[in-house]
Amino acid sequence: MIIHVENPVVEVHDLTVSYDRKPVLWGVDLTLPAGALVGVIGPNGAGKSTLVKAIMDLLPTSSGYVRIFDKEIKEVRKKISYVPQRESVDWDFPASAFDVVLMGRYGSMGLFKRPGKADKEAAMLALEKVGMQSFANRQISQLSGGQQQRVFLARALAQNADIYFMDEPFAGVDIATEMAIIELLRIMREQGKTVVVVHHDLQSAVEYFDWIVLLNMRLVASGPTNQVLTQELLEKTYGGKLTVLTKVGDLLRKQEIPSREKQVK
Ligand SMILES: Nc1ncnc2c1ncn2[C@@H]1O[C@H](COP(=O)(O)OP(=O)(O)OP(=O)(O)O)[C@@H](O)[C@H]1O
Repeated sequence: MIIHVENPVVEVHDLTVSYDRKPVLWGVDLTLPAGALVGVIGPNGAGKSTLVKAIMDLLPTSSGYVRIFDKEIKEVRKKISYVPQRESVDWDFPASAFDVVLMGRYGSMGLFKRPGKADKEAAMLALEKVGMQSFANRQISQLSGGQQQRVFLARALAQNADIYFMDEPFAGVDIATEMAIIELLRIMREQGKTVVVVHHDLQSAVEYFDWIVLLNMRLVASGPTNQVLTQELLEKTYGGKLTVLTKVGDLLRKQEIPSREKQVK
């Protein structure tokens, strides 16, 4: 079940990505609506991170193309923010939390410019939004995993993009941090931003996302959450690991998920 939207913010056409000539994503074709929280869901090795990196043009593709705001990514890079997996970053790099967040401003500063007062204020405000202002001068190597994740999020906020791609932002954070992050993502949605999140947990996906992309090397489904998270489509994606699927089915049946379709423009 693949639902396409009119005036999508992200369009992926027949995208195939290979590592060492071995395809890990096959012929993915999808469109994403503006102003939605989108979850990219699938089992380990399904190609979720690969999809996000390929959309960001961080990987060579074997075929297909991507358009964002109906443009090539290099034309709209400033409008896009990418938060990679926390583990993929060298946290020993000598920088303070504030420095890292300030780096989020570089795209809007222009070449050879030094950060000005407005950039520094934006960086501090972003740290405040994630509750990390008191850690501004702390070296990033001396932060906990959850605090590092918050700093990363602050850097993305400081960038003030229109579309955010986040690879597993909830990995290794406690429930309070997860709630704080999801609250921020909802505020971003209210501001009309689109946030695409690679996510593992099916049960919270029901609650968090308006739109779900189900992936397992091929695109299984893309559409509004309550149409995509069906027993049949989940089995197709996960190959029938029934305990988790039944729990999600129960949640859906109990209507614990508010329909957010109407919020999707
Ligand atoms: N740099 C690489 N070189 C070779 N193979 C890779 C590389 N990165 C990923 N792969 C392979 O591509 C496939 C998809 O990986 P990817 O990281 O996109 O999956 P994922 O759905 O994000 O997985 P997870 O949920 O485990 O993070 C996997 O089989 C993985 O082993």
